[in-house]
Amino acid sequence: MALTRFERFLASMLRGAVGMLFAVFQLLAPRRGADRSVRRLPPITNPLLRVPAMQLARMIRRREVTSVEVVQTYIDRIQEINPLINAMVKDRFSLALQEAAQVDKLIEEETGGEDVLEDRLPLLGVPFTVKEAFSLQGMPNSTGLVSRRGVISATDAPPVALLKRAGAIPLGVTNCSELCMWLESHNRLYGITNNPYDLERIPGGSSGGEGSILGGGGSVIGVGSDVGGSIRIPAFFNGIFGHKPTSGVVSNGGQFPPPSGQQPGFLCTGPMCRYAQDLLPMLRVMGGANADRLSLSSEVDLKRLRFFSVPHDGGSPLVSPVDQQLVLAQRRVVERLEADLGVKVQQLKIPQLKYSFQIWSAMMGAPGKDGKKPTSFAELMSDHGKKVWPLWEMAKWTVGLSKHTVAAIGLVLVEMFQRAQPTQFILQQKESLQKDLEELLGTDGVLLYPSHPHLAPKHHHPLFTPFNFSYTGIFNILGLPVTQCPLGLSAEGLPLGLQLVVGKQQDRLSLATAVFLEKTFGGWRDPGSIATATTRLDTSRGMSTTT
Ligand SMILES: CCCCCCCC/C=C\CCCCCCCC(N)=O
Repeated sequence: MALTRFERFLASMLRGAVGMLFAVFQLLAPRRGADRSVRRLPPITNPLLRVPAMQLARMIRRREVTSVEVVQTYIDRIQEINPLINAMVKDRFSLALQEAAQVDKLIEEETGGEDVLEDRLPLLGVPFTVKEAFSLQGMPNSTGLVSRRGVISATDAPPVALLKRAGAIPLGVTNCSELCMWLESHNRLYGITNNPYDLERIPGGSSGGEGSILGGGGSVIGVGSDVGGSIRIPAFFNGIFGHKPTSGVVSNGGQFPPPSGQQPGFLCTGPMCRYAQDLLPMLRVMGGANADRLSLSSEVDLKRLRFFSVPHDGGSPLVSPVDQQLVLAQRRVVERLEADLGVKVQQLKIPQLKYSFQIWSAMMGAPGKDGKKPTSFAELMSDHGKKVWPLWEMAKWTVGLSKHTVAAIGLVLVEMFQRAQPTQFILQQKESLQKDLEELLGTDGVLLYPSHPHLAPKHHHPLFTPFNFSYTGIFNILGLPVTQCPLGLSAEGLPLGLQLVVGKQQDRLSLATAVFLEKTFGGWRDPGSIATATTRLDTSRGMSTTT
């Protein structure tokens, strides 16, 4: 659907205003905390850090390596990189080492053989990380709110408990955006998290600590949640895999803030990991009995699937145009699917996608079936019942006295102008998009769609492009499963990627496609070993910095 004259005018006004605001903001904004003279992560040297989780579990069961060795290797890597990325906000290293020693003892004493252990404890001895917004017994659960400082989880969130029951060992919790509602993982409790591929850039949000620690090689599997892209955006910006499952399969229990209104249908908890082959077994564990609905054991024949490619949202004036490098990456995927699988990928335009942001925002604010409105952002932010006054808070922010981030204060302001009910027009767009996509995808369709219009932006940049997350958010409202898949690196050494969208309960199709694309495009890359054009130049002069 072509843009109207008014929309084109609106878009250019918005872009001009955004450019000016960004320049002013750069002068006021907090800087990244880490040593600014260090510009890249050290390369991975221990080969254990390059082994997928399920393979690590097999090696531990077969006593080819001990769980203590694996856990210690990850602890060493986290200690090496965390001062640069600020991704893990609280560790439990000594407990993890004790638990690993118990695992090694259990394996020593097991007489039933490897199969028994694999069946009962598929992730035995493998370390994992958890977004701080989830309860993990003994760990903080503040979701970046200063007023929740000191909240310590007494129990485990259900998906965390299931991973532990499968034998996995938590290493600690990772940073997120304030109240999990922004694209940057920044809050006044833990500070700002950096992207491992470029420390001046954002790791995404809200599960950005997970994205960054995984991308940096400090974790192999992790737990994230997503109500607008919070698994997929960090997975994209940090060059890893992430899966937003079919709604309702993985429990959303034990996370703060709890969803309200219609949000329980939109929020999804899911796996994030460096290797595509780990997504499916993680989902099987995290879904518990509900995972049976997904027929995850059924074989997927990629040659029999129908693939569709949608290059952009049709031109929403609120959203940036898709970066040319991402357009090309998607085209390369189409070429490889056609050449290697012999399928014909159909190019499509889906006009309703242009209203993605309006649909997401209207549905997130809509009352639930009981007629109750969702808990407001202002209420969630209130400090022990003390209301947040956004304009006063903004004034305090400019002089560094607010306990909140500018994004969270801005969201309270925006909320004040939100309608109580979605308009008929937006509801119609949502219904027709739902119907069209469900018919299109059926039980054998895979849709290729950009993950985000930009590559990982510089810190604070999303404040000036706040609607770009609607490329991911729309699929939360539609309840469709989506796998985020890395596709190599851009000219400046930043991760490229793509969303793979499938029909409800057809998660195995996007997971299998991700495994194929990992083989074809190389999957996750060690950010410490990337030589960009400028790095190579500098190295030839005896330097090794990336510019
Ligand atoms: C000061 C600038 C504030 C401008 C606010 C503009 C309104 C944009 C609305 C919502 C942004 C939400 C971003 C959601 C990111 C992912 C959320 C998630 N947990 O999945």
